[in-house]
Amino acid sequence: MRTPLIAGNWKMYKTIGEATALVRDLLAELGPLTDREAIVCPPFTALAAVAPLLVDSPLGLGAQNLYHEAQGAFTGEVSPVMLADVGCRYVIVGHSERRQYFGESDALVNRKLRAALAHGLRPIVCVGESKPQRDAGQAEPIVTAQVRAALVEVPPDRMSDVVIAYEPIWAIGTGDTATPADAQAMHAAIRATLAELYGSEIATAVRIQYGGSVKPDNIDELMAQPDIDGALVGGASLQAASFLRIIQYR
Ligand SMILES: O=C(CO)COP(=O)(O)O
Repeated sequence: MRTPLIAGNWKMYKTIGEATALVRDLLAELGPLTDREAIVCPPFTALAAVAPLLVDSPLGLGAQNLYHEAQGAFTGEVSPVMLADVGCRYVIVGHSERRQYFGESDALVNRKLRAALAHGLRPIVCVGESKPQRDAGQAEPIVTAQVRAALVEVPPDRMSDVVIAYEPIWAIGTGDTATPADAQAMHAAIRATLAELYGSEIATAVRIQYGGSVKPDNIDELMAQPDIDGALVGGASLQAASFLRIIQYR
């Protein structure tokens, strides 16, 4: 069975002091997690401060981005070796904000995903369509093509470390969540694509998160869908109360 993964993507929010305060507030309320996993993805500058607080805690640590080389003259970039060194287990790859504002192509997303795997990190690879693409009836072919492109040359035996996050761009930060039925339909299409690529056994085991205006008041019905295996949460992960309620979905 798939263990659902709830991840907080803090984006470019939280100083070191704010990040450690939020983690302390989360840990103060969070009991042991048995049937689900939860992680926070602070900005790079807060990772080293947050990491020691999470040791032996129910919360895991992820980063929001990486560069695909282990080291080198790449001013301003952060490598998978450095992320593993600071204590990250997960890393978000190919978020739509990176594709949109920083020009990340499918090919670059694929290189980053493979670099994460090569250094023992679990990539959370984001896919999703824009509003015009959905309105044109192109959502499914676009999203499944992103999945295929992200997984080029990823061997079957590495797929247990890969998480896919379906984040429709029009739902991010807008309060406009996909309906549970629409999200489920896309998750099923993604899983069917995984089955074509890797067979049904592997496809059944891969976790597919939903992201885009996930809130305390919609998490329960999203998580009730058979192919939704967690959430990638932006705004609602920035306050302890709302993120705790999302982690504690029923
Ligand atoms: O982009 C997201 C998570 O990666 C979603 O952001 P919001 O939850 O703020 O819509």
